[in-house]
Amino acid sequence: MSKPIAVLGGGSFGTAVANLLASNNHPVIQWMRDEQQAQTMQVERKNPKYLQGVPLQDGVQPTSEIAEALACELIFVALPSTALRQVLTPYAEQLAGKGLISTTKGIEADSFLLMSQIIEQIVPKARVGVLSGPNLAKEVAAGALTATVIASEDQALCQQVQEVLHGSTFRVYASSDRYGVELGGALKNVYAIIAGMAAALGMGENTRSMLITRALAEMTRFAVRLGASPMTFLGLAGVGDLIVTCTSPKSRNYQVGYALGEGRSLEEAVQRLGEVAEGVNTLKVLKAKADELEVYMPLVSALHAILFEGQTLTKVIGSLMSGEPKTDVDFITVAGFS
Ligand SMILES: NC(=O)C1=CN([C@@H]2O[C@H](COP(=O)(O)OP(=O)(O)OC[C@H]3O[C@@H](n4cnc5c(N)ncnc54)[C@H](O)[C@@H]3O)[C@@H](O)[C@H]2O)C=CC1
Ligand SMILES: O=C(CO)COP(=O)(O)O
Repeated sequence: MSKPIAVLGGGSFGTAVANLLASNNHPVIQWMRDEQQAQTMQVERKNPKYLQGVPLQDGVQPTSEIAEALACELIFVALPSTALRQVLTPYAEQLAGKGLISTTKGIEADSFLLMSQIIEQIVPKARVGVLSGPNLAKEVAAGALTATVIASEDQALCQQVQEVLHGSTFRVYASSDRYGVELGGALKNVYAIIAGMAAALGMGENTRSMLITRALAEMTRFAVRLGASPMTFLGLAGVGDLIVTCTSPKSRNYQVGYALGEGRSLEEAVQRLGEVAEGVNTLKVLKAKADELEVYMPLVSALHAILFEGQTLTKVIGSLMSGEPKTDVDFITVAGFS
């Protein structure tokens, strides 16, 4: 019997990852803060609140006792970005030397730290990795053929994650650009909100294609400015995740955008969702960072103007379309990769 692997988080992605690991015959300890939820999952062998209709694999042991999970050597972290620091900080000492893989796609407000950077800060001796890619939890859990990226400077850790997760429906590619892979996963959520809005407004396929392509230019320009490799954005964790999130009504960020496009307020859109939509917080910190670094991000500025500066959609769309003429693929040459 192989050693147990832990998953922190009782939401849809935590459960999808726990099931994947268990279907590869690894015993899994899935921690969640809610004792009642852990009991329900243990008895009913499903997670009706976050992943309806998906049976829990036999090897998954839900628990609300975090000590059991933290005893594992390999730990996947699938918590909302607002909770990760608070959950891990009290256990810094016992996490030293462990493999900690973040699946969380967000950015911390104020510090602009990505989740694996927060883990590194809390547990400097941890082996840190990031799992990111076009991985809608519902589809992963339903066994749809899916690929993802494990990114870490620690090649042995990448290999270990490939071994434990790789299966007949799930393929894991490796990358050493942890920062780029993680940034891609966080940034695309913002554009998914815009894509959902455009869909609700009845805009067509030309619009969606323009949006995705210009979003890729914008996020790559920003990421390269911060030191990521532009090549990462041509991969699964860049354009791959951007496509799935900007085209699928299963994406929670897309759903928030759709509700906004239907005329709902941001508060109402988020409340109706009842799940994590990381893009809303990411938008705020991203806009501030882009302004500070003077990176041109017209789509981010446009969404920020609509959501937080009281500007009308009509006015914002008008100014986006009447911006000065630009060159098509400029972001790689601008960054010095010509
Ligand atoms: N759902 C998806 O398709 C994917 C999600 N992700 C990322 O995974 C992360 C987690 O997302 P989901 O599992 O989808 O969220 P979810 O909304 O399905 O579940 C969130 C879970 O976190 C728990 N939680 C909230 N605050 C907490 C706290 N302070 N302490 C402990 N637990 C807390 C909730 O009780 C719930 O169990 C997000 O950053 C998301 O971007 C990544 C890939 C795919
Ligand atoms: O990251 C995801 C797919 O790769 C999930 O996106 P949402 O959080 O918008 O559902």
